Amino acid sequence: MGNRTLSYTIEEVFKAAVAGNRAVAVWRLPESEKLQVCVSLQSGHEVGQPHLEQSPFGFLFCPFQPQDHPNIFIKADVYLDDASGAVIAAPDAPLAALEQFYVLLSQPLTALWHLPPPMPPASEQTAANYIKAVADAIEALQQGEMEKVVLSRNTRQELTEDFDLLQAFKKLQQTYPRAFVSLVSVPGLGTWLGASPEILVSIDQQNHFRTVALAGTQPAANAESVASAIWRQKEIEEQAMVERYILSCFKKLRLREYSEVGPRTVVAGNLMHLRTDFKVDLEEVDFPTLGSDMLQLLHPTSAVCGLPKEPALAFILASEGYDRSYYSGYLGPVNSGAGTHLYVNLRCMQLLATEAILYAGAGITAASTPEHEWYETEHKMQTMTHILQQF
Ligand SMILES: C=C(O[C@@H]1C=C(C(=O)O)C=C[C@H]1O)C(=O)O
Repeated sequence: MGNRTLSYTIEEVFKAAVAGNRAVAVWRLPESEKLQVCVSLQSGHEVGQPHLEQSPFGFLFCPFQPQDHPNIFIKADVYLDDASGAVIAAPDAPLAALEQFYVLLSQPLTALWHLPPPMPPASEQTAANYIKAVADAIEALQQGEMEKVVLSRNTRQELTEDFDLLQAFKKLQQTYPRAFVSLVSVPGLGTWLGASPEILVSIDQQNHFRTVALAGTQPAANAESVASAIWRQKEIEEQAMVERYILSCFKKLRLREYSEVGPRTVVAGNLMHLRTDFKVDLEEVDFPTLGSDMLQLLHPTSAVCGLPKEPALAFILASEGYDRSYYSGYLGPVNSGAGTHLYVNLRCMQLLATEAILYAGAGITAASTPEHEWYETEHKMQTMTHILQQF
């Protein structure tokens, strides 16, 4: 059973995966034109703490809290690079399942996407609740219990009759060329679509490890706003905390040879952030497991959780009043031809049968104002609402 020389589209592969009850991931790396899709033909997808170096090619999809939701690995048993349209099967792909998949690929299908198990009724998330949680956080921060905590919320939006998931993916990819754009659909777990601005761990073909400290948010009105961006002390300190946290992880691993560039102002959709880039040459430092070791230490970073990590996490779990699920977890290809590129699952939404759940958070410090943080989450949700409005 070799690779099929017939040419297929991303839509055909995605639909065959959903119709065949298979887990599937579609992605596009930042500044790239190339859409990629992989389908797992395994019977289960749950994995423990990822060991990136030993992993076959596939796509990781991990939650904010691995105690509450499983880490998922979508092994690339079937892979399609849309430049050639050729479907490539992994040499160890299960044969019977592969044959069934090829049968589905050749049929016209109307499959939509995998749905999550029935969920408890949505907890009411009002502006007042969020603002109250932020006000409580500010009080705790002013009393010195923490330095920073990231509080998030979600909101539901009806999908219109003509909503088309793969069209939405294409619109995302065209609208946000600098984002990591992804669509993940797993049987029994659900479907997520996102355009993330934030690398968590990446290891490229030259064996260069990268991560970033991303924080501080303001609207980006136009191209000039980057050059003339002015950041308040609050945002500068907030981003510096994320930077310090990354440095403390390097220190734990006794790694001293890294390059650090920034902070610089970067644009993510309708927003600007402050970003510092860290890079390590893995061959030069002879540290082959740095990717996995940093992944374990970094997640959840102070960009999505807070500082110090433990009290911030406890505060989030006690006061957000909803389950973040895979929002602010991480996701991306592992050991693909282009390397390993894991991003924080931000600017994302979960697809239910007739509605979408959108997620966004904001970093709170002692200098925050609750209403301002609410508007920040509104702005962050626009990455997705802008796409939904086009249907
Ligand atoms: C938490 C989110 O974004 C994170 C929080 C930021 C902030 O607080 O300024 C900025 C970028 C991200 O690291 C989100 O998009 O939901």
